[in-house]
Amino acid sequence: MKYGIIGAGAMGYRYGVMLQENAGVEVDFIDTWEPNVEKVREQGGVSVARDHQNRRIVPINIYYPEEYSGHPDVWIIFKKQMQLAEEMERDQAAGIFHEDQYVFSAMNGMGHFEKIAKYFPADHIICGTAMIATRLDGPANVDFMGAEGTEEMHMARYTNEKPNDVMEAVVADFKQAKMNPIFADDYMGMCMSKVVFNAVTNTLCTMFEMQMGQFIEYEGVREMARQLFDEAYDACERAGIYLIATRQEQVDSVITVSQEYKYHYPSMYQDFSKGRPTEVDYINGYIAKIGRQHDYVCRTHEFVTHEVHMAEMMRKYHKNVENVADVQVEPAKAI
Ligand SMILES: NC(=O)C1=CN([C@@H]2O[C@H](COP(=O)(O)OP(=O)(O)OC[C@H]3O[C@@H](n4cnc5c(N)ncnc54)[C@H](OP(=O)(O)O)[C@@H]3O)[C@@H](O)[C@H]2O)C=CC1
Ligand SMILES: CC(C)(CO)C(=O)C(=O)O
Repeated sequence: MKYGIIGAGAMGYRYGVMLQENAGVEVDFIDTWEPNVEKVREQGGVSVARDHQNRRIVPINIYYPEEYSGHPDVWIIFKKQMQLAEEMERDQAAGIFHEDQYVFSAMNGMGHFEKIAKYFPADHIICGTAMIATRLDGPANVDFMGAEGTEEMHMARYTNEKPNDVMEAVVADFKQAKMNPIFADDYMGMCMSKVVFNAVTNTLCTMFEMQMGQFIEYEGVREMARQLFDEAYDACERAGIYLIATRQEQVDSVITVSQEYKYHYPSMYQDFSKGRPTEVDYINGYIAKIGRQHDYVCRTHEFVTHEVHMAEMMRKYHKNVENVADVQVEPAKAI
């Protein structure tokens, strides 16, 4: 199978490079972030390290959508939730989508499959989740976190049908690429299992500017996680969504995954620290929305969503400041 990666960022590079190198399949990358595309062209590829070691240049094919005339069998989409609608519109206008193509995405949060479904038939959409940590430290500069073999991901069809030949072929390529795919039969339960995980790790690590290893140093972490999971599970159950892991397994995996990726700042922090908006509305905010729709108020998730937005707002006061306590500023306006 030939793959086209839409979004040559942290995860796009992770999937594309591992498919290209380990599965030996053809991969093209599409990106709209100019410094990234230009840097790949200037240095002859993307600079890749694993856990800060063995940094090397991996030659890749990269294109702006308007330049692209290739025809991959499967698109792999990894954009931030906030960027997706605009990206799909630009790709469609550039004429790069074709009727026979399939599409896979393992973005965090929820809302992306509905956007993708505007351009692809439901039975050509493969949903995924990725418990795989990757840092984009700058244009064309990526760091695969975790030892080789620790990658873990899930896949299900958007229609919840059994895998067909195309999906079997994608699963085989992902296995060969060492992404360790596991098949699930209900996409919503599978995706929400990852959303509720990110609603704990990404959100708390971001607010407190922590690596995952620092996060689990706090003795109350299991209790905090349990409170957020309980609320999320209660909301999902009222909505008829059944997750693929139990509440206790989720609490345990917060600890084990954070041990594995102890130096990783979750992807939400990578946006936060660079002054960009975060995906919190698609993670904790999405859980809270499901709750409200089913007459259940997720008080902690609603509060935490506000807290992340408040932390985003506060970044303007902290910019280039060594000691936050020294800052003297007038609030923008009294409320
Ligand atoms: N990273 C991870 O470990 C994981 C991420 N995910 C999910 O995958 C999806 C894609 O995420 P991910 O691959 O992390 O995101 P990306 O690495 O693609 O996000 C980077 C985007 O941010 C913008 N950007 C601007 N300046 C910089 C800079 N200096 N450094 C880095 N980025 C910059 C660029 O877009 P622009 O110029 O348009 O602003 C770029 O395309 C998300 O839904 C995420 O939650 C899922 C599992 C793990
Ligand atoms: C790696 C992981 C699982 C950490 O929560 C993630 O999804 C992210 O960084 O966004």
